[in-house]
Amino acid sequence: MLPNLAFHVLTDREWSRGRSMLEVASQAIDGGATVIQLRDKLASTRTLIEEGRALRQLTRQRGALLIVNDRVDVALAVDADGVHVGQDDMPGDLARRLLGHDRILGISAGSMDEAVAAIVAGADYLGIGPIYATRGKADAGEPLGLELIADIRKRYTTPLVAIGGITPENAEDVMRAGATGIAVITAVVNAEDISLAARQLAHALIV
Ligand SMILES: Cc1ncc(COP(=O)(O)OP(=O)(O)O)c(N)n1
Ligand SMILES: Cc1ncsc1CCOP(=O)(O)O
Ligand SMILES: [Mg+2]
Repeated sequence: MLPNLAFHVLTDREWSRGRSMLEVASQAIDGGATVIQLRDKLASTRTLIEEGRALRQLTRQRGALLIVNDRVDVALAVDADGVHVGQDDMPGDLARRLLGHDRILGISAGSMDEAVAAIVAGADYLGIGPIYATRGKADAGEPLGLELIADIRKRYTTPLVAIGGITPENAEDVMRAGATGIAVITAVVNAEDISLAARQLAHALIV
């Protein structure tokens, strides 16, 4: 089995080929996903909470972690394991204060300065990306490549989760550069066979 933070799958209605969020998450866990991140930019707060409750039940039954994207309030409301915030979301130190120390705080970083600030704010892991060109986030910016991961890894032990354009073909390179794990949308959510796609990624993580 992969370590806890090794393999994040982010939900995305738009890329799911009409399949339900629960079905996508369940098959992703079948294939080896260790974290499901509830990411639904279009949902109302009420819908997010319904999705979060359903995913909470699934992830508990199946031994996966549940992280909520962007929304500390929703993470607390559905008793998620944690929250992921980016540079335009609630500042990391405030998120940490609201979450307490028993839940996981992930913070995005796209530079060494952002990484240091996130670590100081109390991040349990950093989301580093986009590593490669991505279809999953329209405003993700230019690909960073692997250098930032390697540079942060030389200085800090904080777990690093690589995101953006990760596939079974490049996942091994990402891990060798010093990542602790990966996060994906399209490579799993958009796959015809979700559990097979997840299994192929999970396999590439064992380096
Ligand atoms: C694991 C992980 N890393 C990075 C992100 C991106 O967060 P953010 O920059 O806030 O962008 P959105 O996902 O909110 O569009 C993430 N979600 N997860
Ligand atoms: C949410 C996010 N943050 C940086 S890239 C990205 C999207 C990742 O999607 P994909 O795995 O399909 O490239
Ligand atoms: Mg965000």
